[in-house]
Amino acid sequence: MHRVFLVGPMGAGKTTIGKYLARHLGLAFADTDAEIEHRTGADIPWIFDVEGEAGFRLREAQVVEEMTQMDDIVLATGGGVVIRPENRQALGSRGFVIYLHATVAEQLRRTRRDRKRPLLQQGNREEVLRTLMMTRDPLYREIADHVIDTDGCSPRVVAQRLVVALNADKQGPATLE
Ligand SMILES: Nc1ncnc2c1ncn2[C@@H]1O[C@H](COP(=O)(O)OP(=O)(O)O)[C@@H](O)[C@H]1O
Ligand SMILES: O=C(O)C1=C[C@@H](OP(=O)(O)O)[C@@H](O)[C@H](O)C1
Ligand SMILES: [Mg+2]
Repeated sequence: MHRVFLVGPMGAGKTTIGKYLARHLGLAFADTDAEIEHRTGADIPWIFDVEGEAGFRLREAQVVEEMTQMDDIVLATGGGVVIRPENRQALGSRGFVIYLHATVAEQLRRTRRDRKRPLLQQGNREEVLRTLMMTRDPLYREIADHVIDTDGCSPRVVAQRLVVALNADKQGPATLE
């Protein structure tokens, strides 16, 4: 049984790299944000507008509780998934957690034209990303089995390096089996 969970900040490439990684590993791919949208029948900006961030986090926790129990899957999460202790507990104890890291400068470049991430639609985006990174980076590291820097690497290269790291890491195959 294989479970790989991708965590990290907005623009780290969790959704993009997750698809490549799943294909390389021959696993299914899922994304908590896509699942939340599917279940709600509305997109994330709508959920934030109508229910606030609190409503979104409640939906996210429900999806995490269920999806971290699925087998043979690469699961991409949203950047704020680590805020809730119960999410960290579920992710950290049920699968192999990869922290996809990107610097704030790189996150800014990759999310420049984005209109779908409510937290980046107001105020100074760089300031928002910097503050989120400060509070969340220790939480990503707390549950990560492996950390990889994505700056300057294409999604395909990051995914290939992850496959190598998972195979080389003594913890990897054991945890993945
Ligand atoms: N390693 C990378 N190099 C360059 N661009 C990337 C990389 N990973 C993701 N991107 C781009 O950055 C944007 C955000 O990627 P996404 O996968 O949605 O990140 P996340 O799910 O972590 O927020 C997308 O436009 C994607 O094509
Ligand atoms: O960092 C966050 O709090 C969020 C990240 C987003 O996902 P990505 O990290 O995939 O962009 C999405 O879950 C929502 O907009 C909130
Ligand atoms: Mg994503």
